[in-house]
Formats: sequence, C-alpha cells, structure tokens
Amino acid sequence: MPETIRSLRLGVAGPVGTGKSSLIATICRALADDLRIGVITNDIYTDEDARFLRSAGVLDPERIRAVETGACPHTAIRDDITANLLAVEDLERDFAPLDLVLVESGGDNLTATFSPALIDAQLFVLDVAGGGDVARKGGPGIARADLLIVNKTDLAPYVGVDVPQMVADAVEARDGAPVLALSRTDAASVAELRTWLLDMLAHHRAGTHVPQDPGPMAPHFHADEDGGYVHSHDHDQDHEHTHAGTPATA
Ligand SMILES: Nc1nc2c(ncn2[C@@H]2O[C@H](COP(=O)(O)OP(=O)(O)OP(=O)(O)O)[C@@H](O)[C@H]2O)c(=O)[nH]1
Repeated sequence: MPETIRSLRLGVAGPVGTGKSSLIATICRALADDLRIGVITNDIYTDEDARFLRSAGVLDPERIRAVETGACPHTAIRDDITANLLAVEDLERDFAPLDLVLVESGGDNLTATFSPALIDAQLFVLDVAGGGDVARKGGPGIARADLLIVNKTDLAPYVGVDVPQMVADAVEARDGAPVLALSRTDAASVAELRTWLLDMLAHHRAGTHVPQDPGPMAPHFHADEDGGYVHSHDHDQDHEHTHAGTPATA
C-alpha cells in the first residue's frame, strides 16, 4: 500500500446486541493475515466492548482502543466526532501504516449513523432475533449504509424468521443496495463479507469510493430527571433540544 493513502475507516453501527463486537472479531479473524487492522470501540460508560475484543485474541490488544462517549452515544459518531477522530488518528499514527480501522458505535437505536467526516464507509447491523420485519421499518442506516448485514442467521429457525424474505425486504428498503445474510458460524457468509471488505478497500485506495452520508437520525426522546427531551440531529433544520413541558433551545 502506498504510504500516502491512509487507512480505510469503516464504521459499524446498529441496535444494541445485534452482534457489532462479534462482527468486528469475525472481520479481524478473516483478514488478520492480509491487512493491518486497528479498532476503536464506543461505549457509553465503559470500555467493555474493547475488553471483549482484546480477550477474543483477534488482534494485538494495543490496537484496540475505547472511546467512552458519556450519554447519547450517537452524538460521538455524528455531531461531535472529536474524541473518535483523535482516537482514529492516534491509532493510525502509532501503528502506521494501517490498512483498516474499524469504528464500532455504541449500541443504539435503529437510526444512528456515522458522519462521513469520521468514516469512509459504514456497515449497519440487524439480527434475525430482532424480528423479520425490522428491515422493512427503514431509517437512514438500513436504507443507506454501504452494506446492511442481517446477522445471526443461524438463529433463524429458533425465532421463526424467514431469512430470504428478510433479505428481500431489506434489498427493497435499500433500492437494491447490498445486503448480506451473515452468521459467524457460516463460513460461506464470512467469505462473502471478506470479499466485500477487500473490494471496498480497493475502491478506497483507487479513489473511486465516495463516502456517503446516510442522513441524520430521526428526532428522538431522551429521558432525564426533568421528564426528558426531544433531541434532533438534523442540522439542516433547527437543532432542537425541547424539554418536556418547557420548550428550550439548543
Ligand atoms: N447465534 C449467534 N449469536 C451471535 C452471532 N454474533 C453475535 N452473537 C451473540 O449475540 C450477542 C451480542 O453480540 P455482541 O457482539 O456483543 O453485540 P453488540 O451489537 O456488540 O452489542 P452492544 O455493544 O451491547 O450493542 C452475544 O451473545 C454474541 O455471542 C452469530 O452470528 N450467531
């Protein structure tokens, strides 16, 4: 790799427990012999995901670093990306040259997405255990992430989900953009993921991949001791933090 081309920065987002950390471990196992990889995890209050990945033994533990985001995990990957950007740049400098830096978002709701100022491409992870109809619900990550993963397909018989139907619904929600049915126990699906990643890396290096913004997450509610507030990340419109009862400005 020419030293002037920096790593491909790949975001991994998706609802809580859909398998983001496990997916990163799978990617590291599948590509550790081919690529120089680093990982940044985001947790609200802990470094639990980083510790899980270090204990999985898939990468030199020093190449796995944690960002603790405080409340509102999507803010740290979309609105104020400073902590993540510094963590990525530090990792790239300390282990130069890296080919791939994976950034795991904190487990969040269906609509959290990465800013294209932080990452070059993003995966959005759903799992069959969340229900076969989740893909139809749409949202920016489902509709416009670079790759949508329908994870834990090995569990489909136990939760009564028709995987081909779920994938077809997802492809329709994405206007034909790629969807991958994945299980860490299904070698063929892991091989497909590996091919997609190497292809994306090749496009990044050739300068033919343009980072896309899937769009802001929908306005949503945060509970707090005053009753909570509605929070919007759409900076094209007014940025509102409206407290229940008393309207407030950002
Ligand atoms: N059966 C099965 N279980 C899986 C698979 N991938 C992940 N899991 C399990 O799903 C659970 C959640 O996985 P994680 O990787 O911790 O999920 P996560 O999205 O990182 O979770 P948060 O960081 O809390 O949002 C764990 O018990 C994993 O072992 C899979 O392919 N098949």
